Amino acid sequence: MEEKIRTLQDKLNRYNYEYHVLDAPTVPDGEYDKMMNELIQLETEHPEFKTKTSPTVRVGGEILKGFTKVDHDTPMLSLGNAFNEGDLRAFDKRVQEAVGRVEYMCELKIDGLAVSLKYEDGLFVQGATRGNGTTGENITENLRTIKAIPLKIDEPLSFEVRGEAYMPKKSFQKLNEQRELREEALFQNPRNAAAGSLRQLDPKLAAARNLSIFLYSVNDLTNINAATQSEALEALDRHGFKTNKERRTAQSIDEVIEYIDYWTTHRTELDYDIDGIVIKVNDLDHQEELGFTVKSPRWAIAYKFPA
Ligand SMILES: COc1nc2nc(N)nc(N)c2nc1C
Repeated sequence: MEEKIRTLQDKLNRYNYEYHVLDAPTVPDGEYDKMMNELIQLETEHPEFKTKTSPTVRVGGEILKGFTKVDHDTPMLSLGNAFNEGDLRAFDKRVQEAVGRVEYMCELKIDGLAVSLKYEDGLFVQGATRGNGTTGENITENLRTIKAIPLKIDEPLSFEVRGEAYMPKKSFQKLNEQRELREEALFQNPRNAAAGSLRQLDPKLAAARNLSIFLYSVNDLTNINAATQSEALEALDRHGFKTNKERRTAQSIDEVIEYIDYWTTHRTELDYDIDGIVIKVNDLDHQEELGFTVKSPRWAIAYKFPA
């Protein structure tokens, strides 16, 4: 019986990965639902085989009394902002003065909630909000319900990944339609809806909100041995994390500006909100050389779209 349950758990975790990370399901929803119901039934009959990495945790567990606090191993910093071409060229000038010509990595800035995910020996063990940058709230149980977050990864690695949890536009529209029918206050935008969903105490509610996530950094590069942000993101992909595919390297600030111009007009075609573009020096040694100000990396800047 244990074998049957373990096989179902692994299969359904795989199906979640294909559907929510690769956006390429290999089984029809009906078959997935049937297998999930079978697993829920079997785990109810044999609770000794229900583990923290079983896909049945995605439906959410007990209501929490409150959130405990989490001190981040390294501060979750904010990004310096750029609002126009002049700001971008000034950033490029500062970078070049310090480390010479560099390659940039351009990433969409998802309008969601910054979160940190900790893995120990390959298991998802803790998730937290950014909070004040030093201390956040432990929202592990809510994050466990996000199907794009792997509950266990392919190797027994221990590291922390950071990214942006968000609510797809379609889920936001559906949620507000439901709230309208129930004459409840509407969420102003997907960002507030995602933050609201993750910062309430009932994981079953979070599970019902169809949240997703894009990861953009990993803190223990020794496990990942990446030399650039590009390679770090490719390593995240390999380990089963969802990263944003619209990222592009740029050989000059002019190419960065072209990328920004493109997304300024095309962002409405995305099925999630973005509030800007994050530009990073791609080479990690250059990032090291540039370092940080008291609150932001010197090797990155966030171009913000006009509100
Ligand atoms: C290196 O620090 C960061 N990198 C980021 N990257 C993306 N794509 N989006 C963000 N919001 C973001 N935020 C921070 C603080």
